[in-house]
Amino acid sequence: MITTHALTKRFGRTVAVDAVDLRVREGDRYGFLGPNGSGKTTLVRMLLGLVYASSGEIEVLGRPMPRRAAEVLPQVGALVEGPGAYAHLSGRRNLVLLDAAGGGARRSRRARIEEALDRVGLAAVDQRPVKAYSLGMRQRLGLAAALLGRPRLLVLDEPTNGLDPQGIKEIRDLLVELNAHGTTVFLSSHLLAEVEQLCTRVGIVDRGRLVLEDDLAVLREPTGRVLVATPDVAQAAAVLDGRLESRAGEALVVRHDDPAALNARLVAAGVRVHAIRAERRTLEQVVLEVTGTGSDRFGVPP
Ligand SMILES: Nc1ncnc2c1ncn2[C@@H]1O[C@H](COP(=O)(O)OP(=O)(O)OP(=O)(O)O)[C@@H](O)[C@H]1O
Repeated sequence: MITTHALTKRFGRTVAVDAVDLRVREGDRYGFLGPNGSGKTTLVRMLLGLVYASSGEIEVLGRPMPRRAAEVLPQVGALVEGPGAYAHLSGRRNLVLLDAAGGGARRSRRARIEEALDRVGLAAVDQRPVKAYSLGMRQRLGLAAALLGRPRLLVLDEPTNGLDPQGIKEIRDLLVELNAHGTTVFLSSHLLAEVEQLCTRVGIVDRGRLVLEDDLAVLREPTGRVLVATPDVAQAAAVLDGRLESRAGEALVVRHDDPAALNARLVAAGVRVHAIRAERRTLEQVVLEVTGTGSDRFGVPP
């Protein structure tokens, strides 16, 4: 759906995007994750033909961008940095103008607009002008605009900016639902938790470079260690016979890849097991490993 090769953008001496090879497949919910200033917005703008690359190649929906933008963009819904809207007009009126500009069939326009407003939770919105909207409402309106053409691909730059936790959850549910019906979702975010909860694939960008790209399921595969909680620590250590990696109070870390078998062995030896599970890395740990810097550079959700 999206492929880039050695994609680079320089602003004077600043290399905002540095030789990025991106691969977004059909059906992905792809999280492009990086701290503020790491080049996410610049990359998203290049994908959409809003900014020219300094060098490198881009394909969106199998076609080179920006050369084939006229064919590609009608199939892409985009929400980039602060949705633009005419502030003195209502949300509906804005969508009418956008839909007309996008060449949507006139007869079905009203239905299309009501469906888009409904999807983003703005169905009950009245005639108030957009300038009276909260930031969250504007963000939803931007998303409704992105959905008007029933796109195959959604490209969203920080789509939950300005939304409260309930609003964030609604947008997440909506994106999962659209994805289940075949829409590929590419979103940029500086929020670890947002990407971890929503995405199936993640690209981590640090100072313009893509430092890791993989499926979340792969990144979160069991580490080969099992976490055990037991009050019978000494007894457990004897049974575990050199496999005990560390302990803190009643929490043990054991080198083992089968929690069920380990549990059976401990219980058979009379060790009480209060909890047991395979260890998996969190996305935060993955980010720490590949960026080598504190995850405090990444935002935490409100
Ligand atoms: N038009 C521009 N002129 C000069 N420098 C720019 C321009 N746009 C972006 N930059 C620089 O490029 C780098 C990447 O910026 P970009 O906005 O793409 O990052 P970002 O990850 O989207 O951050 P944020 O989430 O804060 O928007 C920054 O150092 C920024 O200052």
